Amino acid sequence: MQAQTISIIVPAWNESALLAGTLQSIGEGCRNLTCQTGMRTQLIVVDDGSRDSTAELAVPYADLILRQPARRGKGAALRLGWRAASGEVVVFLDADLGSSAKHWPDLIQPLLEGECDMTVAKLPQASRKGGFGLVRGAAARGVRWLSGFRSQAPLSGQRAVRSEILHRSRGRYDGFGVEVGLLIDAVKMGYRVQELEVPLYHRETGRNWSGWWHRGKQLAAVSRTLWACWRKPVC
Ligand SMILES: O=c1ccn([C@@H]2O[C@H](COP(=O)(O)OP(=O)(O)O[C@H]3O[C@H](CO)[C@@H](O)[C@H](O)[C@H]3O)[C@@H](O)[C@H]2O)c(=O)[nH]1
Ligand SMILES: O=C(O)[C@H](O)COP(=O)(O)O
Repeated sequence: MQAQTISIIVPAWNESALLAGTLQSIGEGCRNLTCQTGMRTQLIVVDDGSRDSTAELAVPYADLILRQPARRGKGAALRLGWRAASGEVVVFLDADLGSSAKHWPDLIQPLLEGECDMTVAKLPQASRKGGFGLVRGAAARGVRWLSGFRSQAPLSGQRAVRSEILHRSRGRYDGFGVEVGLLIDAVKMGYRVQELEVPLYHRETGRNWSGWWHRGKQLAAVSRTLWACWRKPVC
């Protein structure tokens, strides 16, 4: 596909520890891409009601900073971001990727070469033990049941998407259900989705109380999204 501008959206909630490093590395990827292809990039940071210095830290790096007055969750943050985006391709990247974020252009190559309409990054094996695969497994089964697509990384938030998919899917999914909903909608609307290995690393959720609480919220959001996709399919 032909694309002149790539919009990158980074949702961030209390990410002062890792945000600057992530944005700096995204910028490195942007410069490489512009040098090689002449394409423009637009970096949008959505501060999801942070109580720390997240928004201030984004100032030197972002083309646009959007602020939610209070925390509304990842789905709402992405929605706010893509509605302001001008690119034909939108890339979603989490705020905690650190220096690995420079590899984000890997995600757009298959789109530019016309091989697919949406890519999802499969991250390398985690360095420490995380969960037991319950949320990921439930999400993968739900995606397969509702769309027929066999996903290995249904929760991965690192993606590149043709912007028309976002407009047609209408950003109707909230919280941590956004990835699963977008994947199901894209496949059901006939778009081609490719999962590919990209050397991106993120903060891993541990086996402790806050980790289990986090996974509980993920599971609840994924379940709500699967229910919504079943009750009101996109097409
Ligand atoms: O209320 C929130 C919570 C998180 N975030 C941001 O969303 C991103 C992902 O959040 P994180 O807590 O790092 O999620 P993970 O535990 O890493 O969750 C995995 O699974 C999620 C779906 O369940 C995906 O959104 C993530 O991309 C994927 O890495 C980060 O940039 C956060 O700052 C918000 O903007 N608002
Ligand atoms: O750590 C993770 O990958 C997510 O929090 C999901 O956890 P789980 O799929 O291992 O339950």
